[in-house]
Amino acid sequence: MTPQTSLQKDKIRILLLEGVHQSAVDLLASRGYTNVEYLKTSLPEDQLIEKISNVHFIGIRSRTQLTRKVLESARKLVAIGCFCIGTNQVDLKAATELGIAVFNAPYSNTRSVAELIIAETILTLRGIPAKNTACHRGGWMKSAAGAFEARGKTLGIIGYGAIGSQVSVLAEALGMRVIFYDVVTKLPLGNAVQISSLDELLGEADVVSLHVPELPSTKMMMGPKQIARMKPGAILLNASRGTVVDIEALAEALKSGHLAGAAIDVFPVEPRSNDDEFVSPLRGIDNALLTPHIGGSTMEAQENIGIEVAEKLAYYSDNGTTTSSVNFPEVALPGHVGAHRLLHIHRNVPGVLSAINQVFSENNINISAQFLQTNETLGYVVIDVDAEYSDLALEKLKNIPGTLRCRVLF
Ligand SMILES: NC(=O)C1=CN([C@@H]2O[C@H](COP(=O)(O)OP(=O)(O)OC[C@H]3O[C@@H](n4cnc5c(N)ncnc54)[C@H](O)[C@@H]3O)[C@@H](O)[C@H]2O)C=CC1
Ligand SMILES: O=C(O)C(=O)COP(=O)(O)O
Repeated sequence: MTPQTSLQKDKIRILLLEGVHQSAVDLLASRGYTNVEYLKTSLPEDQLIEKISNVHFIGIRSRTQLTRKVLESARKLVAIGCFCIGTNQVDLKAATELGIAVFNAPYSNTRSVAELIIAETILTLRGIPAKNTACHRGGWMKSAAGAFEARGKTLGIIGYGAIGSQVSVLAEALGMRVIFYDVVTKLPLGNAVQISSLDELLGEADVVSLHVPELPSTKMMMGPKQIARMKPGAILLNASRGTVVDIEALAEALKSGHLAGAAIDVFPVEPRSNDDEFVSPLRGIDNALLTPHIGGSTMEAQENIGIEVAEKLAYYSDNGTTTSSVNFPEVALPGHVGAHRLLHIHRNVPGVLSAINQVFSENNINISAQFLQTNETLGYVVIDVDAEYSDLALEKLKNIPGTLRCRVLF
């Protein structure tokens, strides 16, 4: 258990990795948080463990792996900001068990990914990746063979969430027929049709686009069998996560000509920085359009993400609000002018709440406001008290069995 009192803002250390947008630094500064270390790359585990042990907030993108081992060394860490959509790079179970709140930007780069997918649909249907490569080598592949319009073709979307459904709308505007597969029943937008099995979708689609999160159930969901089920001459697009597609099987299917093309933005292993080499079995396959995980990398998306996630971190730090946290019970809190605010994060087991209330009754501490929210594993209680009582209350609260973290905001 890590008891914490609020620090002066310049003592609150923030580590921002992977070149998050300057808008994050500016937003934090505007809220008084200037003790920021900013790195352009992710860090290997040993360096991460060393740095994280000393910081109160960390900001990452998709590359930094916050494993249980790393998080267990993060003794002061209050919250993690994922400046992206995916949170698979964080061991969310460990973060939750350690009482560390995790935030992300669930929609700020949705449009950027969807636009890239539409561009890739058109480019791969026309065989542009191979033609472009040939021109660069002095070749001239002027031919209509294997080049098709998007209009009238069937797009099969796997994962009809924020991105998948946005792709669906844009693809229909191009005159494509849209079918989708999702584990959840979804309201189809436009004339899209939900298909009940992945196999059926794979057998019908001319272009298949993946928009699922990285989960145990999506790992290698496009393996050799699924790729073989795709129509001869079909195209595979993946801007979800590299673990979703068997990359060796994809390389084989492209080389054999079973698939006419692919556009791949995410890879099972990605370089840590722009200075490291990109290694992949897809290198050198001309009909594969390869991009360096830039689906969400537009100026608009990155600027908005910087503001959105930094705002969530600053708000949680200042006020305790957890709205839209991916692992914490969500509480939207009013200000606490004139009172000290105790934040108590505990395992959601019987007896903790009554023990908390006992602290206040036994010590005759008046509660001016109290907020409680729980999820399956965590309880989050926020209690406003007169300033003079907060030290005593913090001392007592942190000793309640089941307590994960407890801090006080002045
Ligand atoms: N290439 C890039 O730069 C970016 C990649 N992404 C990736 O895209 C993913 C999707 O993003 P959103 O659409 O915002 O997520 P979302 O959570 O809104 O949608 C995901 C959808 O996948 C469905 N799903 C989950 N498991 C499934 C399964 N086994 N089979 C079929 N459907 C399944 C869900 O029910 C949901 O509808 C993110 O998790 C992230 O990994 C996101 C942003 C940028
Ligand atoms: O938003 C996501 O999930 C992404 O994959 C984008 O990741 P990035 O911020 O570009 O490392």
